[in-house]
Amino acid sequence: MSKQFALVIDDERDIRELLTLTLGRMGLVVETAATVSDAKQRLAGNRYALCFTDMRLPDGTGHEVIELIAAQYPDTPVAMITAYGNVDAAVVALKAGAFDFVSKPVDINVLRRLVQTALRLSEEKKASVDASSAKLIGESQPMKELRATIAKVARSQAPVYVAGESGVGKELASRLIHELGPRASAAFVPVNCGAIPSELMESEFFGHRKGSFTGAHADKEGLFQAADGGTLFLDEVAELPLHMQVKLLRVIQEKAVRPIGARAEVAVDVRILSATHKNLARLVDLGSFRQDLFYRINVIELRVPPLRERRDDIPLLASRILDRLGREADRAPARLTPDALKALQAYEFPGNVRELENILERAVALCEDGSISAEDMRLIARPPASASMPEPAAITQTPTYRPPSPQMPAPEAPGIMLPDSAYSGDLAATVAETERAVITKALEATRWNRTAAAKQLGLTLRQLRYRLEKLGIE
Ligand SMILES: Nc1ncnc2c1ncn2[C@@H]1O[C@H](COP(=O)(O)OP(=O)(O)OP(=O)(O)O)[C@@H](O)[C@H]1O
Repeated sequence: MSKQFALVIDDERDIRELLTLTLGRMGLVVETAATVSDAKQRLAGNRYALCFTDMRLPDGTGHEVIELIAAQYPDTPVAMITAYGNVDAAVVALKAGAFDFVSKPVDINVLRRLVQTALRLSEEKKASVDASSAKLIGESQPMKELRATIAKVARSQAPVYVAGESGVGKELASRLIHELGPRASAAFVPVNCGAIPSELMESEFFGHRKGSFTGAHADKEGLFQAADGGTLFLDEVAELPLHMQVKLLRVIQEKAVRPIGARAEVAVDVRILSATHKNLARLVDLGSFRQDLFYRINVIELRVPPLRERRDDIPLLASRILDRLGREADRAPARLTPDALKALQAYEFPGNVRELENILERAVALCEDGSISAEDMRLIARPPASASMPEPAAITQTPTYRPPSPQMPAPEAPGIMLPDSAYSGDLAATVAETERAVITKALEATRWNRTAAAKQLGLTLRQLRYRLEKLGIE
């Protein structure tokens, strides 16, 4: 195999020597530069599998180097060496196009992992979105742009925050980011932050040692360890309680977790992707989401547009969904009549693609001879989108790299009414009874369309499903 070169740009000799030694042991041929102008010369004369740059250099900044590499040598991953605990610098570097960052004093294990990931990235051919596009269906302009952005962000290690309404494909987009990146061979671990009881969260995320609390019968690995080398997808991240937000921030910054009851921290190498249908910036203003964590997870923001903004995708999506339903039932796929397709194309889809899936699943069961009519779909008439669902004000029409400034509408408070029954004295039972009454009412009002009921309740479908299961509602 041909030699792989690394470039270390730092004016501190100790750091240059440490990195030269460590990278040399990993089989890399290391060249060094002490200034921006040295670095420019080196970059012009050689092709590097990986670069490290310090933040402050005698004749310029590390950001200049990152920007230069991003513009002229985009296949070369560059990592920023930052001062310990300097979150801002790390975030700025990632935004400028750095692949990752390493804090001083340099932890050799963290460095080794970073190098391994970077080399996998270098060796990989250009991420082929076309090969994977079947998973994120849609040929509309917004979808094409979304896929192109995904291919781009897949090559970075920066945290990505995926914004968009419920059922729009945020998890699917996140999976694609994972699959097209250098972590594809490791795990993609999705976690619904809204579905983990608050008291179990720490143990779920970081694991625990046997005997560390009542019920800890054996050592347990946390989600971070399960995602080691891969990606942790924090779905419904807005649901994280404040105490977990503090802990999470620390783990992201330190790249290490301490399982409950353990003495030492365990290094973890995890890329964080997160999503919520809520307006996270608004929650920061309201004080229920920490600004520092918001800033840290929202380095790159990706917006998945709602289905009503890409109606051209509806026929293709519907056809693929019907094909899948046919395969699953071992029958020829059902088809839409022209009227049915027209009705779908005029529909608002508050529950987006997931709602389309639900509508078609129900229609397949109701239709005759495999032909779906407009009536079979039982679409619920709604007021126009502008009345029921205000458009996100400052969100651009197309998905793109953007600084963190989402201005989505505030989460609507569901119109909850307490049941008539008096408070029985058992708080848990009363809460469950109230929940059951409210959910049942919403389900009845939407003719048991769970997507629409979830929307009405201000829940995601997953959160609703979790509650239905918990309350034993069928
Ligand atoms: N572009 C698409 N092509 C094919 N299937 C899609 C697309 N977008 C969404 N889906 C499907 O729609 C369903 C919902 O997608 P997903 O779970 O990714 O949405 P989400 O935005 O994460 O939802 P939530 O906000 O409820 O967590 C899934 O079954 C997914 O496979």
